[in-house]
Amino acid sequence: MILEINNLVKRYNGLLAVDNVDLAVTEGEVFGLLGPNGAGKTTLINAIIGMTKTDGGEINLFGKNLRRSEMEIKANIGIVPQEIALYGDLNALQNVEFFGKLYGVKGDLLQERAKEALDFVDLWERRKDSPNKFSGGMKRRLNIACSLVHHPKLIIMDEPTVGIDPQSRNHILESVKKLNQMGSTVIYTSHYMEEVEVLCNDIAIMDHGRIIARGSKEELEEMVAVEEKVNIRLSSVNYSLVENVKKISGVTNCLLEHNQLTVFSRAKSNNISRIIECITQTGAVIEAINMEKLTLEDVFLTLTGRTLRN
Ligand SMILES: Nc1ncnc2c1ncn2[C@@H]1O[C@H](COP(=O)(O)OP(=O)(O)OP(=O)(O)O)[C@@H](O)[C@H]1O
Repeated sequence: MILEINNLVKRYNGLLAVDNVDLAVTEGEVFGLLGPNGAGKTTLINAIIGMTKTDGGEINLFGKNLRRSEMEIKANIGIVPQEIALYGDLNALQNVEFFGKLYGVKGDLLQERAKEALDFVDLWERRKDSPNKFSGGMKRRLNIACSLVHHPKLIIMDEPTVGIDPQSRNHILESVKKLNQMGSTVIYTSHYMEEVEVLCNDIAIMDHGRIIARGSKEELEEMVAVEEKVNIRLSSVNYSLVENVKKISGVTNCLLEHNQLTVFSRAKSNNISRIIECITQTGAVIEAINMEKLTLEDVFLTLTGRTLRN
């Protein structure tokens, strides 16, 4: 495990921002921490990087206790904070070099790493410009370059795509994939479920300071998937059809309204070919089939009773 958290608690006055969180992240993963505004994601991240004093529990990174080995641990983490942290009076290259020096990278190695990091985020050509001249997305990319210059084992990104243009957003998502392919473990927080869906093999859903669900996208969907729904538009309708479809294994209900047939089945019934066969046997022609797939939004809605963006 690259990260292990036990019974972590963080209070702000009376508010439990992190409520007895247990969490373990495996090396080599892109781990997604998904939750709405105020769920406690940033507080948890700040605790992991030693930026906030906690009220209970234990954090181990790279097999070492954060309190006892803080400096050594921090040297192996790259952090892309939610608030952009750059110096406007330094140019892009100098910013990356500044962060490199903070982590003890020096001399020729620093120059080599700074170029590599700026190339990685496609900003080498703009190295002499001040970040004050950059768009929000470019600033964010420069922040990512600053977090990579010391080749950290673990990269933590706290909502890195909030408020930026779609092109920079895609660039950042691609960068996360590339970093992972190159061997880095990434912890990625977001309240955009589409991002977590495409990036992460391992996802935790956080709400009101607690981890309320954990697993792969498929596992999370399975937690709430009791039914699948298929909508089938037909050219003509034979009323015996509904009764025949209801007899198919896995089918829990079948409704016909005008020429629209809606079939509900237990999850993973794999009976779609049987349903199609049954329809075509009655002589009806299928004009369109629409299988409604569950999304992480459905999972979140089922578990918390509200949508992610509320
Ligand atoms: N410095 C602070 N003082 C008091 N309360 C705080 C402080 N920082 C966060 N909180 C509260 O703790 C809770 C968790 O906030 P946190 O910023 O960790 O959530 P989040 O999931 O990161 O939200 P967002 O997606 O908006 O960044 C919220 O209720 C927030 O108001």
